[in-house]
Formats: sequence, structure tokens, C-alpha cells
Amino acid sequence: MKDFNMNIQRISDLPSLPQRTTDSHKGTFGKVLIIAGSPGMTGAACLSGMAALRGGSGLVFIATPVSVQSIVASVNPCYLTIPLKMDSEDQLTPESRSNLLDQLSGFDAVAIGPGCGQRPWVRDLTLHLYEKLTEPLIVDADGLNSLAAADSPLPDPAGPRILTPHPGEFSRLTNVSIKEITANRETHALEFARQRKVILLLKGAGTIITDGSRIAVNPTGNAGMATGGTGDVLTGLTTSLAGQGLPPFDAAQLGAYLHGLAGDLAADDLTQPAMIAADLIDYLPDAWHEILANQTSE
Ligand SMILES: NC(=O)C1=CN([C@@H]2O[C@H](COP(=O)(O)OP(=O)(O)OC[C@H]3O[C@@H](n4cnc5c(N)ncnc54)[C@H](OP(=O)(O)O)[C@@H]3O)[C@@H](O)[C@H]2O)[C@@H](O)CC1
Ligand SMILES: Nc1ncnc2c1ncn2[C@@H]1O[C@H](COP(=O)(O)OP(=O)(O)O)[C@@H](O)[C@H]1O
Ligand SMILES: [Mg+2]
Repeated sequence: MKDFNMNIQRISDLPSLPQRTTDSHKGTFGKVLIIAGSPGMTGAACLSGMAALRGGSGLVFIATPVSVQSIVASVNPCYLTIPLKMDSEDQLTPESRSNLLDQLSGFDAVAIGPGCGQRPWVRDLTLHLYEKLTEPLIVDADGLNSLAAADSPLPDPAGPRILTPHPGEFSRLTNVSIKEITANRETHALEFARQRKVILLLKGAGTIITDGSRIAVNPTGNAGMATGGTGDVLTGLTTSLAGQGLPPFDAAQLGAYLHGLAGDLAADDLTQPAMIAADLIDYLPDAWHEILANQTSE
């Protein structure tokens, strides 16, 4: 295999950041939608929504089941929420589905999966968005499980797709064992991205980002991030950057870098055992400081 490794040695190797001119307004930095959350897993929705805000999005909407909408809305006043109403078959009601789909073209990027649970509505919506959405779609967690459970082979997507599995989710997607994936991460990641025409962000120590030809191995992050919710944070961050107009590969690469850098800064202050996913959000400003300072100095 040709050596495509593009390890980020210097911050200037990173993709260029969205520029903030003095006359910018919240519409300049993207309006994103995150379809996330369910009873018992509202945290995933809140974490990804807050991460998208700290990623620099102008507007963040969280579409979540109406039964948990007030819980999700209560955690942070800066994102908005859209209620998802279910019928007796645990599918979206026709009104709720059309209301959501009618709004989609107004978003610059969409994410689905964090904390959704493996419900009929999640599978239906994930497969519909995966095939039809023309805007960038980030698929994580139960969105990935929906793709993995699909009866027929996945169609070529209508727009850019960023899939963000950990090895367990990737094993379900590929029917390759976790052991084999872990032993040959780059090979399996490259092949999947090339075959499915998507950006694959394979999480773990040394997260891999590939579009099937280019490949980058993320140098930031630490084992303190092995705590529930950190993947949900990455989904919000990646969606935010894609919503700000970064090409999908760059959004995934910069998202992973920022995410891991926030994790490293959190670990320095809080120790690896004591840090939690919410700390990554609190340390994103410091991570931005480091990246922005280096971008101007180099
Ligand atoms: N606060 C909230 O609301 C939170 C909500 N969350 C939501 O929970 C939902 C389920 O997501 P999930 O990742 O927790 O469970 P799942 O998809 O079953 O994967 C775990 C399995 O994969 C295996 N595995 C192997 N390698 C692995 C690796 N490197 N990293 C991770 N796992 C690895 C692992 O192996 P084992 O532990 O057996 O060794 C285990 O068998 C999802 O919607 C998510 O958004 C969470 O984000 C947490 C906070
Ligand atoms: N040992 C580690 N070193 C670096 N990063 C890690 C390590 N363990 C976990 N991470 C990162 O933490 C995140 C875990 O994602 P995920 O398993 O989806 O968490 P959750 O679903 O609980 O939010 C990924 O971004 C992964 O790269
Ligand atoms: Mg996850």
C-alpha cells in the first residue's frame, strides 16, 4: 500500500480554519442539525450540541424525541431543539417526519446517531438521510448501527458522508472482527472509504481519517478520553466544522485534532482518570487558542 500517511507534524499542516471577518454574523458560521438523544441517553444529544457550539457554529439545532425535548433543552440555552413525535410503531409521525425533512435544506450539515437508540425511526431516518441528503451528513453511534443493520447494500450517497465508528461499530459495519480491524486499521479503513465513497474517521488511539486515497493519523488525544460521551463530543465538533464549510476530509481531520488536543489539555489539568466527556467541551476554548496562535505564528 502506498504510504499515504499524512501525520500532522505541525499545526500548520492542519486544514485552514474558517475565517472570522468583523462583519460576520451567525449565518456565516453555519446552521447545523444534530438528530440525537432518547430516554436515558439525553447526555449524548447535549454533549454533541454543546460541542458543535464550541466548534464555532452560528446556530445549532438538536432534533430529539419529544419525550426528552425539555430535558435536552434544559442543559444549555444556546442550542435550539426540534421535537420528534413517534407513532405507536415507534416511527416518526407523518407530520413530524415531513416537518423535519422540509427543514433539512436549511442546514449546512446534519448529524444522526448519538444516543438515538436502535429504534425503528432511527433506522428509517438514517437510511433516508444517508441516501438522499445532499448536504454533508455525519453518521455516528446508533446511526452507524442502523447502516450496519440495513437489509440491502448501502446506496451511493447523494452528498458528502463522514462516518465516525469506534472499532466495535466498525466491526458491525464491515462484519470484520474487532481483532482483525485493530490489527490492520489503515487497510480496512482505506478499503471501506474507497468502496462506500465516504470519509471514514476510525476512532481510537491514533484516530484514522481517510477518503479512500488520502489517509491521516491524528496525533492528539490520550487514554483519559476512554470515558462515555467523548465520541458524542467529536460528532458535534465534526458536524460544526463541516457546517462551517470545511471540506469533509478537513472537517474530520481538524475535528479529531481539536478533540484530542482538548483531551490532552484536560488530562494535563485534571489527570486522565478524573477527566470526563464534558471536560472536552470546557477545554475546547484552550484548544482553539493553541491552534489559532500557531496558525498566525507559522
Ligand atoms: N451520556 C450519554 O448519553 C452517552 C450515550 N452514549 C450512546 O450509547 C450508545 C451506544 O454506544 P456505545 O459505544 O457505548 O456502545 P456500543 O455501540 O455497543 O459499542 C461498545 C461495544 O463496542 C466494543 N468496542 C471495541 N472496541 C471499542 C472501542 N475502541 N471503543 C468503544 N467500544 C469498543 C466494546 O467492547 P467491550 O466493551 O465489550 O470490550 C463494546 O462491546 C450510542 O448511541 C452512544 O451515542 C455513549 O456515547 C455514552 C454516553
Ligand atoms: N486510549 C485512547 N487514546 C486516544 N483517544 C481515545 C482513547 N480511547 C478513546 N479515545 C477517543 O475517545 C472517543 C471515544 O468515542 P466513543 O467510543 O464513540 O465514545 P462514546 O460513544 O462513549 O461517546 C474517540 O474519539 C476515541 O478516539
Ligand atoms: Mg460513540
